Amino acid sequence: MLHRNEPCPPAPVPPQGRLGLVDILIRLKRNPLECWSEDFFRDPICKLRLPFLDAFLVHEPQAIKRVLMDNAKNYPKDAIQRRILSSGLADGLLSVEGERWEIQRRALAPLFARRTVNSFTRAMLTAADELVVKWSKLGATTIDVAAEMTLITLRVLTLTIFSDGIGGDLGEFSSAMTAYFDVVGRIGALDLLGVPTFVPRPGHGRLRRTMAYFEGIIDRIVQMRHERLAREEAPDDLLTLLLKALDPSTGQRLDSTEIRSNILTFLSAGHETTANTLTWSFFLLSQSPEWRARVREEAERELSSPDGLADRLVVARAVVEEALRLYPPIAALSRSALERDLLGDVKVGRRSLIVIAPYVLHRHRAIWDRPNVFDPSRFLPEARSTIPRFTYLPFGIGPRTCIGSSFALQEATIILAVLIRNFDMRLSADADVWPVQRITLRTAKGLPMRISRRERP
Ligand code: HEM
Repeated sequence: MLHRNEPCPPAPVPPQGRLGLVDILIRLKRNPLECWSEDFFRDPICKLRLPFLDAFLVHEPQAIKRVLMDNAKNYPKDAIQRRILSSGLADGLLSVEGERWEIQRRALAPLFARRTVNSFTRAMLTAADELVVKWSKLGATTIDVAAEMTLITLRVLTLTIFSDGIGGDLGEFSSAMTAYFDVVGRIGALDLLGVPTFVPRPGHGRLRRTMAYFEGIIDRIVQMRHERLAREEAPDDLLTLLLKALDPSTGQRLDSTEIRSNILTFLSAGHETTANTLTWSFFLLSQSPEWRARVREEAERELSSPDGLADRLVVARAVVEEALRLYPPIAALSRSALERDLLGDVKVGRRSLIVIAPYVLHRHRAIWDRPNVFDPSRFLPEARSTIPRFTYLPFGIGPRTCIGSSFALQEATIILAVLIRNFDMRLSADADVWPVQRITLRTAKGLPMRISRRERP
């Protein structure tokens, strides 16, 4: 049902007709979200002819099931994704294919099992409480909530994955990561024209220094941990599990390059994505006094004990899931067809590019009621179970689904509840909030908010 006057959070207005190649290239550089035409949000499968290949935008649940699940072996990650992931992450779980992927996934699965993730509740609360102390000292002031969220998600990783710390300054590390995403995240003419990935892309010279910085940090972390393992005094965190991880089928361990790539993968995949989810959640709540009050009331009631906390924060979690619907941090997934296939009655040729964009799927007119409206009640427990499969994919689906999804959801839910309970957070009067996609979907100019400590009952 359409309700007049319901405000919609900011998003580019889709162009009515199809864009020409030059227009696509300009928009890809400026903000890939501006490329999605109106028909993509309306039609199940759209075909696009690019200079050297056909692209299919697939937003029909059964076709998505075929690409990402039933026939997933026919649809490995495509050259653009591989190029983006190749700088340092090439041998990590996010990027490898075939047998190496199977071995790594089996070995790494226990690191993110539900019980392990539950055991991180206290670490996540600690990180949130530290931020409460830090913000309380500031008095009533305006801060960039987006920057603060990138720091806290990094802090959570240091408390859970690398409990010895990352051996460097968190702020410096966080800026290096943002710069890294900014360069590798741009999709340009060379990508769309199918120019091989060994041809360097603009700006990639700058990446070398950033990669050397990351490698230095990671090598230090691993060396320190090997020393502690040898002395049998290593902490029981994800890094210890990673260094000891064995594939249960073959008994194989990860080699040192795979370990390094996976550390960088966890740091990058688990950092900006969750930070952006939190940033959008705070923005959306700033626009909705009703949901702010509901999150706060629940937080007052439930935060007194950590046991099973994430499962009890159902309102905070619904807000996080609705933020992930409207602003999915991974806005588009892409694959390449190895062999010909049929998606419904649409013929897909070899080497076709398949794009499944959670950003489009989550706002698809044929799937969602009031698709552009912020309404977390869609994700309250009773309603959530009625959402059809393959229509809500912030974490992907099928064999390559996000290994860190429970970790991320739990972390974002707890941090949101703790901060809303303790602070009044109002959008700054001069804030200019706009979504932009740079590998992850973030706010273009941070999120300036006026915060002040709440008098708690
Ligand atoms: C809100 C936060 C997050 C979002 C939205 C997100 C989203 C995604 C998506 C969409 C994929 C699938 C990509 C594809 O199919 O092409 C993925 C894969 C992955 N994610 Fe996440 N992620 C998040 C948090 C995390 C965290 C916290 C970690 C680890 C600490 C993580 C590690 C990974 C890894 C290793 C993969 C590759 C899995 C595989 O290919 O087997 N992610 N993520």
